[in-house]
Amino acid sequence: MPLSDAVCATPAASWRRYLSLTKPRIVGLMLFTALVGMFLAIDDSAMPWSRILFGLLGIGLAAGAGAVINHLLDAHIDAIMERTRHRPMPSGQIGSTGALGFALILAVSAMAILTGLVNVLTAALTFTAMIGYAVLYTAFLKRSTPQNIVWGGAAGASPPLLGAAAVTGEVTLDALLLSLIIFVWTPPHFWPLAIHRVDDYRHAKIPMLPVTHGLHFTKTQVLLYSIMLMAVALLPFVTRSAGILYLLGVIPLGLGFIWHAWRLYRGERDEHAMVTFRYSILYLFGLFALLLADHWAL
Ligand code: HEM
Ligand SMILES: CC(C)=CCC/C(C)=C/CC/C(C)=C/COP(=O)(O)OP(=O)(O)O
Repeated sequence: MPLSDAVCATPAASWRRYLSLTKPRIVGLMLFTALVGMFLAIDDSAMPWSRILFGLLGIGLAAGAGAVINHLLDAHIDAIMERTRHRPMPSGQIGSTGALGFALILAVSAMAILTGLVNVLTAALTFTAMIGYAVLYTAFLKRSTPQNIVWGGAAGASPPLLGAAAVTGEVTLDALLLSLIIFVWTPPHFWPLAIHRVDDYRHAKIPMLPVTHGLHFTKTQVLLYSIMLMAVALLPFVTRSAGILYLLGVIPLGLGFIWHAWRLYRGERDEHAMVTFRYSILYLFGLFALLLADHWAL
């Protein structure tokens, strides 16, 4: 670590480093999907604002805690990979004690808020998702199987379910459908990035699909998942939890994903991988924005 960094970090710079451990942009999109899960689960005439606000706060803090633990457990792996070696832990800007303390503060606050101000069901489900990501995915699946992100994706897919549970006190079928969409979206979201960063993962000895099964096989999987995603994304319309506006938007959005996956599949080289990765984020944001627009337009 450069000495100047250790000694001279201003409180604002230090705070920003801690914030970056929580993966704020990823958690931000998760909270948007939780919010949509909430709005779709309730009758608009009776907005439970307190459960909405405290639900989002609790889910956000728990997801942030999971991300901090992920940084803590992965610091030695992150140090090997080009994409992650500048992160605060591998670069020595934040130590294990600081990260552990920060994760504990976030996790305990999350559980106190959810148990005390939302409901026990949401607290229990959120706790399961946090442990699923921070421990099950990070410490075990990520290091042992190329299907790591398929099963690890269940934690990241949970926010709509958690959001609906926060406002209704129940696990609803409609919310499960929204989580299913994110579950199917996760592999074609992540594998293009893994293709682009295959050397990183190989050096770090992480068995991501392109490392274990090669680029062609992974591209085929991305294409197949993008087709499956198209079908699963139609389900909210089929079950009548979303209307025609959603349908008209989600079809071009899904065709766009298939188009990018097809171009990645056909490409001789992998320059289309990061385009597909970036599109996946736009896709998920667009799909949930459409659900909301459709809900309010009715
Ligand atoms: C197991 C499941 C997932 C895996 C393995 C995964 C993996 C990744 C990776 C490796 C990155 C690059 C991060 C970086 O360069 O720092 C990323 C970025 C991103 N992911 Fe995921 N992701 C998953 C689930 C999700 C979910 C569920 C969401 C949202 C609902 C999400 C939203 C995002 C966003 C918004 C970015 C861009 C972040 C930025 O630009 O800083 N991801 N993901
Ligand atoms: C309570 C709740 C909703 C929990 C969800 C927690 C959460 C933040 C999940 C995100 C999934 C994700 C970004 C995985 C990437 O980790 P990675 O280690 O493969 O990626 P990296 O190499 O960029 O660190």
